[in-house]
Amino acid sequence: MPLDISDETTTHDRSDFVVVANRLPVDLDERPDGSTAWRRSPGGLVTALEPVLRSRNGCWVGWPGVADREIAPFTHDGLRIHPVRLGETDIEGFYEGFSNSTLWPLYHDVVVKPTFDREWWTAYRDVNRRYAQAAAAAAAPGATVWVHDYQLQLVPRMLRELRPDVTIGFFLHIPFPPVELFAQLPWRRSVMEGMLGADLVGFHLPGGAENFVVLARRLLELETRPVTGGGGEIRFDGRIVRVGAFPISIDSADMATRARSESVRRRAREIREDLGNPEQILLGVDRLDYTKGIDLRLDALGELYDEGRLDPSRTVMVQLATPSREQVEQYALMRTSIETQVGRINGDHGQLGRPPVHYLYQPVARDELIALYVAADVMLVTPLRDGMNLVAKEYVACRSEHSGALVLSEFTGAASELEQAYLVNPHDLDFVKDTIVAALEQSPEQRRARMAALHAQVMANDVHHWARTFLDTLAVSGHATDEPPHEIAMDWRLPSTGPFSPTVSPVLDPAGAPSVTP
Ligand SMILES: Nc1ncnc2c1ncn2[C@@H]1O[C@H](COP(=O)(O)OP(=O)(O)O)[C@@H](O)[C@H]1O
Ligand SMILES: O=P(O)(O)OC[C@H]1O[C@H](O[C@H]2O[C@H](CO)[C@@H](O)[C@H](O)[C@H]2O)[C@H](O)[C@@H](O)[C@@H]1O
Repeated sequence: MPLDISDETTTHDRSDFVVVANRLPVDLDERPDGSTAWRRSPGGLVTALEPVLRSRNGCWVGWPGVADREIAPFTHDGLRIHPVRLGETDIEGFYEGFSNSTLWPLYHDVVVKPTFDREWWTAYRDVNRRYAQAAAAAAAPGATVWVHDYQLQLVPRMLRELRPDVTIGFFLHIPFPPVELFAQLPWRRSVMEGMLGADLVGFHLPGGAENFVVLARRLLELETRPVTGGGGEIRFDGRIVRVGAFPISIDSADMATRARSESVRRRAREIREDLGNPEQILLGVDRLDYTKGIDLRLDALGELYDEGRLDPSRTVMVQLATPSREQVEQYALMRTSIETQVGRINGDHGQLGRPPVHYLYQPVARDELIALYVAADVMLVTPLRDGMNLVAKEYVACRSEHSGALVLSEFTGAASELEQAYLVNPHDLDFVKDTIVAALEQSPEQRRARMAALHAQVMANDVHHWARTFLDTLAVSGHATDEPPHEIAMDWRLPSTGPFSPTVSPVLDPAGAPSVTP
């Protein structure tokens, strides 16, 4: 039943632009002494959306990261925040259970086996309803509400029932799987219908958008049609739902400016000294997640040291891992196994005070992270599957002087755009090893040519461009089926391929002209 929004006493608190995501941009940190503080939430969704919300003066509906806290709407660092309360059992069933032990592995190519649990599904539905109600309460009449990610796929339809007056966008930040995988989900129809409550459904890559349209046609037997410029349209419930690809990005200019600052440059030099002035520094930065391929890159590094192809006194690695989803068993197992790998490499190849792998299991401050990007000679991004991977783009944005090299998995969304990276299949260990060596040994001309192309790509396609493109498309989406569907040419250079690199890797010659090497 539609919500009555005529209450004059509350309408002044409502926003014309509402972001709804599982997490708020800040988590409540409850310290052992009983004091509390807000700190930045983990993950790329927050990295991307925080500057967008700031520039559009909207409000953010989400969970403060702790159980059972009833927190009234407030403003933090200029952002308007509407917290949603989750209890311990909600967190178990909705967040750790259905979101991160069912959907996350299913959508990431079943890298680990998804669990299908009927109680988790009930929790997912109930919590989605709570988010829909919170969004309905936060939105001004006729507002634009932008719902995010796999945790909230039922919200668009639930919100439309409560607030038929608002325009609803939905964006999925992780890969949307092919029919054969999605069809395993016992609640597949409800999930599809939930997302179809939006006026525009967005994915990082055209492949995800295509999978969604194919499912709408084959599973729900809906009428669909392709649209000029990519994506498609689906007739559902007396409306036309638009579907498209919008590769997310970062606040590139902000990142580049911070990377050029004297304080960050100084800190980068200190980091190199702290590491014992090695000739070359390899860097990995990830949430500790089994999709990120941290174990694979450590395998590659360990073998390169074992075989004497890399010298541990001259080439060291820094691996930052942000704690993530620690209550989920697979994450705890992964942590133990990565820490065992790091211990073995350091045990075999370290000297007193000189471990070849420097591993931190903690979030670091933004400027410290940027100093690490500036210090690193080669960035290793090797996920088995990743929706986008903003770390790759952050590293590239920090290389204004066109130094450094990016080794990047073909199975990231970022690989579709960052074609001049050293693209690798992370399952092919020998190729990963050869590519790390090639990236370390590249000529200065090669390095400059590749990084110049990558840097230009990331600077030209920033997160504000992403948000503008999505929201402009949303503004002309959503119309009744008796109207002729709009033909919209999207203002975005859509990658022509999926996340896979060609069988040969494109390389720029020293003069900058593209060539192809086997
Ligand atoms: N140890 C860390 N300390 C601080 N920030 C981190 C750390 N590890 C990752 N990040 C940040 O988290 C974000 C990760 O985003 P992304 O690569 O898209 O992957 P995901 O969202 O799956 O974690 C980036 O903005 C990155 O800078
Ligand atoms: O909220 P958490 O459970 O701690 O997880 C953190 C976030 O991880 C995922 O990030 C994804 O979004 C990025 C930006 O689009 C993308 O680059 C990356 O490939 C994705 O994995 C998750 O999708 C978010 O909802 C989480 O907040």
